Amino acid sequence: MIRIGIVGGTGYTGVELLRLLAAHPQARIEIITSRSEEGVRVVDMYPSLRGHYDDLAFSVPDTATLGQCDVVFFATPHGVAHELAAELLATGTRIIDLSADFRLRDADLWAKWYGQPHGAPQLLEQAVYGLPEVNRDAIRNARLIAVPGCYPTSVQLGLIPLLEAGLAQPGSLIADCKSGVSGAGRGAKVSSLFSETTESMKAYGVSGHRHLPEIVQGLERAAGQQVGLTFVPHLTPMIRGIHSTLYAQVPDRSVDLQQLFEQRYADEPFVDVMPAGSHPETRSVRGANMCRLAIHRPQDGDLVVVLAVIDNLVKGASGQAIQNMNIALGLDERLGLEHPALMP
Ligand SMILES: NC(=O)C1=CN([C@@H]2O[C@H](COP(=O)(O)OP(=O)(O)OC[C@H]3O[C@@H](n4cnc5c(N)ncnc54)[C@H](OP(=O)(O)O)[C@@H]3O)[C@@H](O)[C@H]2O)C=CC1
Ligand SMILES: CC(=O)N[C@@H](CCC(=O)OP(=O)(O)O)C(=O)O
Repeated sequence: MIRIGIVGGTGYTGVELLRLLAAHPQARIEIITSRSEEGVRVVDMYPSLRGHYDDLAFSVPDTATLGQCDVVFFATPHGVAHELAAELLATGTRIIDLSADFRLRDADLWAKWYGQPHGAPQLLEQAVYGLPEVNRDAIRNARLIAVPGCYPTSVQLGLIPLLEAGLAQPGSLIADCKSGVSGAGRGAKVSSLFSETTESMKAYGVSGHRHLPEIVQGLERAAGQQVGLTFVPHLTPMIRGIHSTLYAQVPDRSVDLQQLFEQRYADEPFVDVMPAGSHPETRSVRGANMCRLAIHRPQDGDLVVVLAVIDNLVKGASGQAIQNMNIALGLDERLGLEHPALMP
């Protein structure tokens, strides 16, 4: 059995890790932390988990006990993994970080977008960006994995085939993305209140969202050159889900884009290229570790529209984190992640 620790177990990605790991045949949760809920039983806070973790209680983070785990997930706000990672890695524990602490290769760029100095720049060299569809070889045997952000997962999976093939004009990409409210986390904020988010929708971060440099970093890697991206996130009145509408100029009309995408993701268990003309819905991935894509050429011109949907808490966070764990430990990548989406 894999001995697992979770730092930040009371948040949405933490409880989603618990839900998914309950179906993982080789996972055993040894430690789950919360500073505010110390001593509280997990099933008393989350009755949905009764029968699965009846003996597990929250404890305060402690590197000595976490260091006895094979794998520690960080489901914490930015900066927490910076503080604890070096000590844990020294004990031989693998770290899978759901926060943005190790996603950007450049510590100065991280400091600029996250508004504080990078707390562990010496670890960036060994950190691996955990998008399996582009980085599977590096994830195998990685000891420090940075799980991609939710928007960056959907945007990269939707645009990478066009950029890798050199088909999209790299300077004029657009990502118009909509997220459910759980993307903002479980912490109490006026902007997340029911009465602030229901029956309404808004863009935010238009002049600069912290996922922009992460997405650009991944797209530039795929394109092998600089890219220009306009990224506009929106908050929508649903709990889970991200819907990304991606626009690219593709002047070469001779290429069968449906076939290009199908071939690019033919061996990917968690990317579904839907039939031509499809309109994937966020509910088709709700609760599932899946990204569904559809490719459209709406007019006679150069424009291509790619639609990408994920569940922000699963393929956009905790499911992708478990997918990374499976790959890093040499397990079947699909373990614990094969259940279909919830319907309706
Ligand atoms: N929500 C989403 O859809 C996604 C989230 N992420 C990222 O995953 C991470 C977790 O997100 P989410 O679950 O939404 O966050 P939440 O705000 O819902 O939960 C945060 C958790 O971290 C703990 N925590 C907070 N501060 C500290 C600290 N200083 N030291 C130790 N533990 C701490 C909290 O418990 P306590 O304070 O009791 O210790 C809580 O359990 C974030 O970095 C987020 O950006 C990534 C992709 C998608
Ligand atoms: C709806 C909403 O608020 N979404 C969050 C992004 C989700 C997230 O937590 O991503 P990171 O791990 O990169 O922080 C936001 O825009 O800040």
